[in-house]
Amino acid sequence: MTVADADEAAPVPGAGPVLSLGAVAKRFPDGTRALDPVDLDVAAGEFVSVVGPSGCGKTTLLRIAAGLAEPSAGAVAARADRLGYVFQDPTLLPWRSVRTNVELFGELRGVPRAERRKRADAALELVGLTDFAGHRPRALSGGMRMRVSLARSLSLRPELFLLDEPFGSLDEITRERLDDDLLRLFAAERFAAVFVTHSVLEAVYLSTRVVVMSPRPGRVCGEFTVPFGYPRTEGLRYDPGLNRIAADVSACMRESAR
Ligand SMILES: Nc1ncnc2c1ncn2[C@@H]1O[C@H](COP(=O)(O)OP(=O)(O)OP(=O)(O)O)[C@@H](O)[C@H]1O
Repeated sequence: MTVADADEAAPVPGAGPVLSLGAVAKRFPDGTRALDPVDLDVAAGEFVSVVGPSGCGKTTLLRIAAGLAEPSAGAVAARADRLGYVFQDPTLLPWRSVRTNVELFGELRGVPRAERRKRADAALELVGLTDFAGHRPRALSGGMRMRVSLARSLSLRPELFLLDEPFGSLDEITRERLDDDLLRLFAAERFAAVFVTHSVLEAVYLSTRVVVMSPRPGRVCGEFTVPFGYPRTEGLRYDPGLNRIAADVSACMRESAR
């Protein structure tokens, strides 16, 4: 089952990028220069990861892409009516059930109740939490809460999915499991994705392209195409070709930090 209905307007391949950042820069009112001009285009069906040292402006870039923050200079164009944003923390409402947490965004957008529930149940099925729909968040593990957060954004049927280091606080096994879940969701829904992470291997494993940012003020200092198709499965983590790309990405990050 997918969350998206066939009759919904999907991004048309070849009709230009879903997200286009042109010379986007950010200086905060206190004078902090977070971003030097950054150009980034993301096409339909692309999964782009952004890696870079702490404080280089990755979250700032994502917030600008989502329209949650204004750039000081440059232009942002998002050709996506439906945008999903997953934060570093799951940010669930503790008094609501898993299902009604997933329904929240639809509720805020005025989606009728029956439709909301249908979408929430489809999203919960996709993330493997159907049996927990009636539970409160406190009864779930950290990884399960993050899955609820993913489902909440998926229920909006995002054409553009922005994820800010969603699995950073989880243990390695849980993170790997959620990476595989995310790959499955990407294969099923084919949204355009921008994924911020500190893990180079995670970035390469998930993405069609990895963008490396310099230390603050962040700018793009390297881009790497990952020439592996989807679906991707666990074994690819140990593929020498994939690990060579990861080594090149790490070298680029080290070089830019000198
Ligand atoms: N509202 C703000 N006012 C002033 N400075 C800010 C503000 N928000 C962020 N910054 C600064 O901008 C820089 C970039 O922050 P940002 O959170 O985008 O970095 P990041 O790459 O996502 O970091 P991390 O990887 O640690 O999450 C940092 O130096 C941060 O302190």
